[in-house]
Amino acid sequence: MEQDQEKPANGAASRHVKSEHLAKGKWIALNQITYRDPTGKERTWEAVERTTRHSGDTDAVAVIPILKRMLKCDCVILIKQYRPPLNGYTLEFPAGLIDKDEDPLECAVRELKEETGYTGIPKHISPGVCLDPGLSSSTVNMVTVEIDGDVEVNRRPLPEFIEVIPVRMDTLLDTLNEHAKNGLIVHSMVYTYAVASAQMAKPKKIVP
Ligand SMILES: Nc1ncnc2c1ncn2[C@H]1C[C@H](O)[C@@H](COP(=O)(O)OP(=O)(O)O)O1
Repeated sequence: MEQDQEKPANGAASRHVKSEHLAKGKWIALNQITYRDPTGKERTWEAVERTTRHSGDTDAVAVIPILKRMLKCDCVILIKQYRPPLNGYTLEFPAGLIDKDEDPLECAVRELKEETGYTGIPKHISPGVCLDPGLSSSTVNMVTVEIDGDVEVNRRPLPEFIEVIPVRMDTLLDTLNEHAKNGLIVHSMVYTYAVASAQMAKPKKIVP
């Protein structure tokens, strides 16, 4: 049976024909995909695939960690890390690959703890969402995790070697623009989140 989501508005459908490895490493593979476009013409596409996917259709989780403290402005917890593909430092949500047989919610709590030292409670999970669909099949579950900053376990969080950057929600967009000016590459998820938050805070103004 054909999948509805493959069908464009005019009723024609694209369909997968075959996929071949052009190259395969330990972590990722480069595939050449053959597909048929809605006119019936056969075309090819080069795509990156993670070799580490265990089951289901999701490779990883990305965590939206919200730090809540009494009488303080809410913060979103970001991490700064060196990313070899960019040869640069990025500002991202904590994230990580889902282990074999691991529940995505457990993975989110684990990755948050490992990368930032914070212990939190998951409040929302997205379906598998894509990251860069013209380039790769990689998908993530986005998990919103609330952190109670007033409990003992979260008072002095000990992160791994990654730099943890708490950013006030009410100045998130300005702060990201400042970091970008200073050479950090901001992840598009984080930037989108900041634009949406700013838009909601000032509904009648055009942002930025
Ligand atoms: N393309 C790649 N090349 C080399 N190592 C990779 C890789 N993708 C993942 N890894 C390794 C490095 C990390 O120690 C480990 C976990 O990666 P991860 O869970 O995706 O975390 P992160 O998203 O923070 O990189 O997997």
